[in-house]
Amino acid sequence: MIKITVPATSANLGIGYDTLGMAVSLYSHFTFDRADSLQITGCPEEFQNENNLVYVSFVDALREWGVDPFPVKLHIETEVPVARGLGSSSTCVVAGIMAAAALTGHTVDRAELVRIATAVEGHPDNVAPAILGGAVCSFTPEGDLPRCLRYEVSDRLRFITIIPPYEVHTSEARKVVPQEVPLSTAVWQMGRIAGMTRGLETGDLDLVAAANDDRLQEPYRRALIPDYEDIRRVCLEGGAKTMWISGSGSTLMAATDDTIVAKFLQVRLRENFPACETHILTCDTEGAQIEYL
Ligand SMILES: Nc1ncnc2c1ncn2[C@@H]1O[C@H](COP(=O)(O)OP(=O)(O)O)[C@@H](O)[C@H]1O
Ligand SMILES: N[C@@H](CCOP(=O)(O)O)C(=O)O
Repeated sequence: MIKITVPATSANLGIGYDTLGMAVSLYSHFTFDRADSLQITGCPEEFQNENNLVYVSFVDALREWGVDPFPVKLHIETEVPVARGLGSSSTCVVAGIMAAAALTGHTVDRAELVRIATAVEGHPDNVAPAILGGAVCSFTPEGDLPRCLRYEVSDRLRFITIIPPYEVHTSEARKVVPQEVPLSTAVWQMGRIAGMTRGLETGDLDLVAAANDDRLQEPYRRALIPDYEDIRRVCLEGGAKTMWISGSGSTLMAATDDTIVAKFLQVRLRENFPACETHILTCDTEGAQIEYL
C-alpha cells in the first residue's frame, strides 16, 4: 500500500495568471492499493466512480507509459476544500500520476510529473508547486516540456487564508477573464511578476503589496465572490499587507510577516465572517511526498 500527500496551492499569486503558484501547508492524503474492483472512499459520493479525477489521472498516466489500467482501492483524506481556489483538482491529478508510477515500479522524476500533470490539468501553475513545493513560475516553450523556476518563500511570511462557504468552479471563472488585452496591460503585469517573486523570496511585503495589482483576472473575478470587498477591507484594516484571490477563488489570501498580526486578524475574520473557514498557512517547501506503508 502507498500513501501520497500533496499540498494545496495558491495559483496566480494575484499577478501571475496561469504562471505563478505557491504550495501551502494544507494537505490531501491518498492511500492506494491494488484491488479486484475499483473502490473509492473518503470523498463525496459523486466522485466515488471511475470518473474520479484521481483515478482518471492514474489511468492517463498508465496509458502514457503503455500499461493497461487496473483497479485500485483508493482512500482520500483531505484538508483541501473543493472548488475554492486551493488546487483540490491538482492534488488529485498529482496523486493519481504518482500512484500509477509507484504501483507499477515506473520511475518518474519531478519534470515528468509536471509534464503529465500539466497536460491533464491544462495549466501548470497549481501542479508545478504541488509537485515541487515553494513558489514556482512555469511556462511551456513551443513544442517543449514545461520549465519551472522554483523560488524559496521567506519563512517569515504567513498567509491568512479565508475560505468562503460557496464554490467557484475554475472552468466557470476562466470564462470571465478577457481573452485579449492591450499591450499596456501586458507591460503592467510583466514587471510586477518579477516584483512578486522577489518580494516573496526576500520577505519584502512592501514589494509584494506593490506588485500585487493584477489587471488580467482579479478585476473580473471579484464579482464571483460576494464577500470580496468586505474581507479585503477587514484584512487591510487588520494589518495584512496585501490580499489576492487564491487561484480562481472563492478563497482569499492575505499576507503578513507578523505572527501576532496573523492571529489577531484570524480572530477578527472569524467574528466578522463566521461562515468562512480561516487558516494561517505557511509556504510548503517539500511538495508531493510518497510513503510505502
Ligand atoms: N476528492 C476528490 N475526488 C475527485 N475529484 C475531486 C476531488 N476533489 C476535487 N475534485 C475535482 O476537482 C474539481 C474542482 O476543481 P476546480 O474547480 O479546479 O477547483 P479547485 O480550486 O478546488 O482545484 C471537482 O469538481 C472535481 O472534479
Ligand atoms: N490559473 C488558474 C488557476 C486555477 O486555480 P484553482 O485552484 O482555482 O483551480 C486560473 O486562474 O484559472
